[in-house]
Order: sequence, then structure tokens, then C-alpha cells
Amino acid sequence: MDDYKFLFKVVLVGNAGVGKTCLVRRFTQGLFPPGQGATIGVDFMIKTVEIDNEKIKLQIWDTAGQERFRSITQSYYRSAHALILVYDISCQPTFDCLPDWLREIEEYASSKVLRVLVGNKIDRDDREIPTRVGEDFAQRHNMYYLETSAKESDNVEKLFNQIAAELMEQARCKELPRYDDGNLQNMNRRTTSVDVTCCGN
Ligand SMILES: Nc1nc2c(ncn2[C@@H]2O[C@H](COP(=O)(O)OP(=O)(O)OP(=O)(O)O)[C@@H](O)[C@H]2O)c(=O)[nH]1
Repeated sequence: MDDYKFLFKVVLVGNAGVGKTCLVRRFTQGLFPPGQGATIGVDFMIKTVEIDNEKIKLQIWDTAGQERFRSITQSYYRSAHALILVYDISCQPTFDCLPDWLREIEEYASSKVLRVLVGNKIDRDDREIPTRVGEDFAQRHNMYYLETSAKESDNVEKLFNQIAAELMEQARCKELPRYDDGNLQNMNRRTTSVDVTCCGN
């Protein structure tokens, strides 16, 4: 029996190879897939989480980073409740492309979408983008910020659970709650609500 109270759509975007598929697989299946091939078009997975005794179903859309799939992936932005923009902390070009991704998001996503910037692969010792630089970028663009490792499972549960909690709170209160545990940094209060699919209504 599919007894969830909320259904939220979360879409991951970002350059090819930054680890979007690995983040999704880590969260939904608890594994770090070996020899992960590039995503073709769009893929999706489901996971139900429980927050404050409420079941929240997350429909997680994993988009291809490769340019040639861009027209397909753009069509998935519109219905997203949250967008996770991923870069690789050990690969400067993936960070340099963030403004291009933001332009895409602005053009194709809802203005109400919850936007989260994620610096992935923090297990690597060849970091090129300091945490502070990622945080600054997120703050300037009104995004949450979190660093993760899909490989080591660092902050992956936290990323999706915080998004679920935040969206649920927005859906309930029609505005952002006070956010004081510091888990997702650079929080800027938003006063918008999201259109939420809620099976209880
Ligand atoms: N060290 C390390 N490697 C990672 C991590 N996440 C992903 N990778 C590696 O990065 C490569 C690309 O991972 P994917 O998850 O396929 O990247 P993607 O963003 O989905 O790529 P596209 O599907 O082409 O858009 C793979 O070789 C992964 O093993 C991580 O947290 N740490």
C-alpha cells in the first residue's frame, strides 16, 4: 500500500561526470555503483522517507549532463519541486559551468523551485574548489549549499532528507520555516510555497 502523504519531484542537474547518478543510487539503493555509464536522457528512482511521522515520497529524476541531451532534460525542470545542481569539487570546469546551469534553471524551472547547490566528491584529495567558494556562490544565488561524497556516503541522506523536510514545511506553512541546525548552509528565507501533490487531499 502506497500510503505517502506528500509526493515531491527532485531533479538533479549538472555537468557530465559530477556524480549525479551515484548520488541517486547511493540514496535510493545504498550503493556506489562501479563503472557507472553516462546517463542517457533521463532516469528516475523513487524513495519514501519519513519525517515527523509523515511519509514523503521522493521522485528523483537523474538527468544526463551531456550537452546533446539538453533539450530532453530541460523538459523535466518545469514540474520539479527541488533542483539539485551538482558540481565536482575536484574539477574546476564543472564549477565554472554553474552560471550556465542557473540560466537553464531560470528559463525552464518554476520560479518557486527549491534550489540546492551540491559540491560532490569530497572524498577526493585533489580538491580544486574550496568550500568557501562554493558557499559564496550559493549565497549569491539564493541557494542552499551542501558538500557530499556519493562514494563515502557523506551527507547524501542529509541532502535528500533536508530537501524533503524543507518542501514539506513549505507545503504546510506556505513559507519557509526558521532553519537553525546549520545542516544546509546559506539558507535564505523564501516566502513562496510549492505546488505539492498530497494524497491526503
Ligand atoms: N571519488 C568519487 N568519485 C565519484 C563520486 N561520485 C561519482 N563518482 C565517480 O564519478 C564518475 C561519474 O559518476 P556519475 O554518477 O555517472 O556522473 P553523472 O553526473 O551522473 O554523469 P552523467 O550521467 O554523464 O551526467 C564515476 O566514475 C563515479 O564513480 C564521489 O563521491 N567520489
